[in-house]
Amino acid sequence: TRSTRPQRMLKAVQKNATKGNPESVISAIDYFCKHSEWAMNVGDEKGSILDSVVTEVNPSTVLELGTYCGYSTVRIARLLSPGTKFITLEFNPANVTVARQIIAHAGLQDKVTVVEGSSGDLIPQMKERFGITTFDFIFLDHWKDRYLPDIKLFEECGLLRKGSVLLADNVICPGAPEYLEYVRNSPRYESRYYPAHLEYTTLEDGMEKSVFLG
Ligand SMILES: O=c1[nH]cnc2c(O)cc(-c3ccc(F)cc3)cc12
Ligand SMILES: [Mg+2]
Repeated sequence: TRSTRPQRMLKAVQKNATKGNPESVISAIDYFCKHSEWAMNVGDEKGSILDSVVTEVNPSTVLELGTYCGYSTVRIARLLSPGTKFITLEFNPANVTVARQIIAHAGLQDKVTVVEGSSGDLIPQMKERFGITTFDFIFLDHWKDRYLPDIKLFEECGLLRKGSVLLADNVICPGAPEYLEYVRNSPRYESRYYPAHLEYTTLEDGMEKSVFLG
């Protein structure tokens, strides 16, 4: 039967990237998406914004919503200090299988835990299952309609502390208008928009960085 796009992406990584070299895995995926098949990785332009925010925050605890094939997982994990607790959630089991192999090809399998399930089910389990108190950095890159309910879930579950940073992909394309309205109008967040483009295209997109004020 026909392979899937994530499976073809994995093959491209295994063929073109050097094992244990995260930069080569990132480059191989970007090359595949630019020259073979578009895929919804955060990409190199928005990926650089992600890199700069992760570096600035230098988090001890990280949560990613939406692993997909592990591209942003590799981008984040390669920047983390030893001992950082990094969890990534993915709803689609086939994506989990591909992501784990791409993360392993980068040699970063010991830096991150890939958990299969829905964010709505798993976020309330973070404290008990993973010994998390609060998250220093959260990357929202799953499904636009879950951004708002999930940020409210973080608040309700006491998973944010003064200074926690949330970075959301795709706030323009596909768009998360209700999330933007919430974080930009809530007195509990300081929000800033980073203009960019939809990965591997010239279409407008951007990322919203929101700091929880407690
Ligand atoms: O569903 C998405 N989850 C996470 N990130 C995404 C992402 O970066 C882009 C898109 C996307 C954007 C335009 C389009 F025509 C088709 C899909 C979807 C997701
Ligand atoms: Mg995205």
